[in-house]
Amino acid sequence: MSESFRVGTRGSALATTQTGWAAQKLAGISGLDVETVLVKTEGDVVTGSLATLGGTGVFAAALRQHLLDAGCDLAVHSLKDLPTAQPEGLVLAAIPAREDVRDALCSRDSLGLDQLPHGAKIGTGSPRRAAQLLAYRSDFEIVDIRGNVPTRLGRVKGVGKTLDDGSVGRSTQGDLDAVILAAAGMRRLGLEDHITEYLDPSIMLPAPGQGALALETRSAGSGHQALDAALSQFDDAHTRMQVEAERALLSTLEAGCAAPIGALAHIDGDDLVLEAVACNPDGSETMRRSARIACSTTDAAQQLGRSLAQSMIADGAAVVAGLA
Ligand SMILES: NCc1[nH]cc(CCC(=O)O)c1CC(=O)O
Repeated sequence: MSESFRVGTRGSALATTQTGWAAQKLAGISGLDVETVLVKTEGDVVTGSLATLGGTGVFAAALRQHLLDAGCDLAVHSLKDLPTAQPEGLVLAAIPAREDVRDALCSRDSLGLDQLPHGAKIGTGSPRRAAQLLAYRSDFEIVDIRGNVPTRLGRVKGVGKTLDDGSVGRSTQGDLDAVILAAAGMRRLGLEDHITEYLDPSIMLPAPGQGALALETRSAGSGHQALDAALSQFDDAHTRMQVEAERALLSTLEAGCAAPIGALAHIDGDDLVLEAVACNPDGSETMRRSARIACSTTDAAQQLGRSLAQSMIADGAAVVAGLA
């Protein structure tokens, strides 16, 4: 039998789909076989202290503990779910080219954001999405929802419903007019047909790191030379610059992943441009700023994120976002 590497994944449809995608790419580049290790979330697998893994990110924590314990060689995360502080002993060995960064509206009767009736009920558990929606249309009623992507879709009539075979059909009932989900997750799950409108970043800035995957190994490497080489080949320099800027902004604002902060960097010619928004949770106040630097190193990208955050803090961003 040929050499194989072990990739750890959580059990959700999104996690297994994106882990499978990344692992197959890496297998193709490295010539190694893949073994998938299912890591149950939170309490049922973690024996060590979650606190040692840093802050929020309880979902990532179980997978990370497994990686540290050498129960697998590689973990695949959604970057936006990772706390900004990198745990000791682990590195983000590759950040592949990013998927669609935008948030997506999934609404009944294919209604666009501007066509939704007065007082429409919109489901999201994200303060960032809620605040930006309310800043755009203060008449919306935001409904706090939880659960995985198919579950959320199923709350909208005529949109998503998980069928017995695990596929997603169209629900005949629903208590919400629309939900907001990341376009990236929808596309990875093959659910883009359920998207009614891609929300323009001028209305809704995504979460820092949205749409990007983070492929993590132990700092000493995965234990497979061919996999380590494949990971560095799979890393995308532009995506890394963008997400470094976004995450440096977030960490400087001392905001956890649940804070109403949006950030999106893009490359414009020779420049790296970072746009950011801090909102108060009810959307009544928003502070939106942007900055740019000549595109050079990831250090410069981080500096861009930090300096934009500092100027926002100087203008009262922490107060706006309820962080102070
Ligand atoms: N917090 C859950 C989560 N983490 C990553 C994604 C989507 C994929 C991505 O942004 O890379 C989602 C679902 C969502 O926000 O709709």
